[in-house]
Amino acid sequence: MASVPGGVALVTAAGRYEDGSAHRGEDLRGENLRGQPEPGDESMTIAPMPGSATWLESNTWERPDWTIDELIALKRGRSISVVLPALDEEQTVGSVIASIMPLLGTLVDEIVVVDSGSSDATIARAEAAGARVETRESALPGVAPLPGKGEVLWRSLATTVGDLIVFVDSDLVDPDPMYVPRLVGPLLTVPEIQLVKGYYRRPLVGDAGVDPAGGGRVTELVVRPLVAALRPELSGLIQPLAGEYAATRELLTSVPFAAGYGVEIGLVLDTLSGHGIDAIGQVNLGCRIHRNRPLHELGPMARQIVATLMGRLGIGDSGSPLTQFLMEDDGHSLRRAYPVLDDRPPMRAMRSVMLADVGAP
Ligand SMILES: O=c1ccn([C@@H]2O[C@H](COP(=O)(O)OP(=O)(O)O[C@H]3O[C@H](CO)[C@@H](O)[C@H](O)[C@H]3O)[C@@H](O)[C@H]2O)c(=O)[nH]1
Ligand SMILES: O=C(O)[C@H](O)COP(=O)(O)O
Repeated sequence: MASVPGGVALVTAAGRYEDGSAHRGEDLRGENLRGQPEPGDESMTIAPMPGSATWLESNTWERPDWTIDELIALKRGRSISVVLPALDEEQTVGSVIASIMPLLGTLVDEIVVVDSGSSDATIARAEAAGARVETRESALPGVAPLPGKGEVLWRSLATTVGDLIVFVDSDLVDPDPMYVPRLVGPLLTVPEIQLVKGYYRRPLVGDAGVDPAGGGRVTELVVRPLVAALRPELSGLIQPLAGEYAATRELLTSVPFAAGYGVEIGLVLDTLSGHGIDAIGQVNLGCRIHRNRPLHELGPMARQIVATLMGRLGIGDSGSPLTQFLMEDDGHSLRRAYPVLDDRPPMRAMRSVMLADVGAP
């Protein structure tokens, strides 16, 4: 058994924990994973899993303690862009920018909001908070925009200059100013690492109150079980869908970008297949609160993620929609959510794609 920094108690046999007792769901999100593990705590040990126990030990930063000054010194000529994708986030985008703005000109070289077609005051609030704002059109002129989050992250590569790029969702509530510094720490210190995912405790805020660790419903109920089944070497990745992550431009411009909400799982799987698990790191960001969507909005998100995941693993997806039965007072209405199976090409290849489109030799 190996001691791990995250204090993760993991299941090793179907329906059973390592000690032979039956599953009890709450144990999988035990306090010591989310809080500060006590040295010597029995639950700080896991049975080795194929290819991942060592990774979990070496590539997880449970207590990142770099100072901003240390990280600035570690940049050594590299520049850092922070990108916030935003669709109708007028309530929160300003405070997310404000949490990062003090780093501008030192650790961070640019903060760019890429708007995804907002119809509210997102753009005005983002500009007022001091960020540069790009629309999908201005970020990459001449290429007709598609809807969805993957599209704006992909376009952000065309309008930013950083050697390292940090993505941060713009629906965060009261984000910790250390998110960005912690995310770049592994990239600045370990040459092999190309992608760093944040992880955190995720409260779920609903009408019934706050469930302190009830968030991440798609992550816990769809993605991590599928990863366990199909790519077990990634089972130690705590938040594969995290919207807060950092990567090298080199990596991001070399891979295709999946549509919509498929973008995160696509990037994780492409990094694994192209560079191996040692190119991925994860860092503890503490706690993360965001706008929790209702279940009927998460179904289409999950459908897209399943399509992208299956595509990346070479498993044919029917392309069929998720049929949702939306309950109403006197019955239900029907809604179909289609996944998008096509990716955007690696940004590195775009120049030749655009030249071919205009018939250039
Ligand atoms: O068409 C869209 C949809 C969303 N967003 C922005 O993307 C971010 C995340 O979107 P959200 O709908 O809040 O996703 P979550 O419910 O938070 O979903 C989780 O899982 C998704 C799928 O992996 C990730 O994209 C998210 O970052 C992650 O937090 C927010 O800033 C949105 O404004 C866009 O820019 N365009
Ligand atoms: O990351 C996820 O699993 C989805 O965004 C849902 O998150 P939530 O349950 O915290 O709203």
